[in-house]
Amino acid sequence: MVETILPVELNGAVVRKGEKIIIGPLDLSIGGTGCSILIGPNGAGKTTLLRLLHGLERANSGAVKWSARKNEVFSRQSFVFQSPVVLRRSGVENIAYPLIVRGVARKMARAEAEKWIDEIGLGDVGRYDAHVLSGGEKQKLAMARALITKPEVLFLDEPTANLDGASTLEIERLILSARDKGTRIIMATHDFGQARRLADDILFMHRGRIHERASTEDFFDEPKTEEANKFIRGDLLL
Ligand SMILES: Nc1ncnc2c1ncn2[C@@H]1O[C@H](COP(=O)(O)OP(=O)(O)OP(=O)(O)O)[C@@H](O)[C@H]1O
Repeated sequence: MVETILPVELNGAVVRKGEKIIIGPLDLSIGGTGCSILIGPNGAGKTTLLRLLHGLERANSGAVKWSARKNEVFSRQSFVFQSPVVLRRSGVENIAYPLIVRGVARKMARAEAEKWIDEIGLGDVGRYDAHVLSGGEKQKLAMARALITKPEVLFLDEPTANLDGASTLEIERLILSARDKGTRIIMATHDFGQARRLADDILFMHRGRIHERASTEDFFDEPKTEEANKFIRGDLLL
């Protein structure tokens, strides 16, 4: 097993749907530690870039290169979607699932999942069918399921878009705690406040390209491109 699956690099990567270029060509390297946040207007290509890095999309041209073999890369990263995906089973079993898939004995996997039920504050509700949970509870469940394998990289696609302030803060606490334990976070959000709270660096996307990459402070205080300036000011970006 290699020590790290990072950095991940894009070399001239393009994703097309039919004739339309959705993202690219993109050159990008993500390594090290911390939290990188993708921001940009609707349709900029944030979700597609996250999916490409995670392996849910293929590059039509160019390349995505990780620093490890495919199987290792896949088993050492997790993805949390905007709308939580919940399996038709109890909360505990939902959280235990990735460990069971990786061959951990069911009893041990369940014991580990029970700890996560406490960590995310679900209590007894976590023993019920996960479909009865509220949106915020489902997203916390999805976070615990993503984190139970101690992933080296965690992709998050607008994980708090449908949540209220209290649930958002709880999800952000889980993200920061994972980051502090060494998980590399790569996340898309529309929420500037959240980007300021969580990001070490910002990747600003517009029309399928990365227009700017900068530290959070530099990006919000002194954006370099006219597009980023407009976006931060709240002007329409067409
Ligand atoms: N399978 C597909 N077929 C055709 N077009 C697609 C497909 N997937 C994505 N697109 C288009 O690619 C563009 C980028 O979509 P993507 O979801 O990556 O953007 P986004 O920045 O995440 O947007 P949002 O902020 O609205 O979630 C959009 O115009 C979308 O309609």
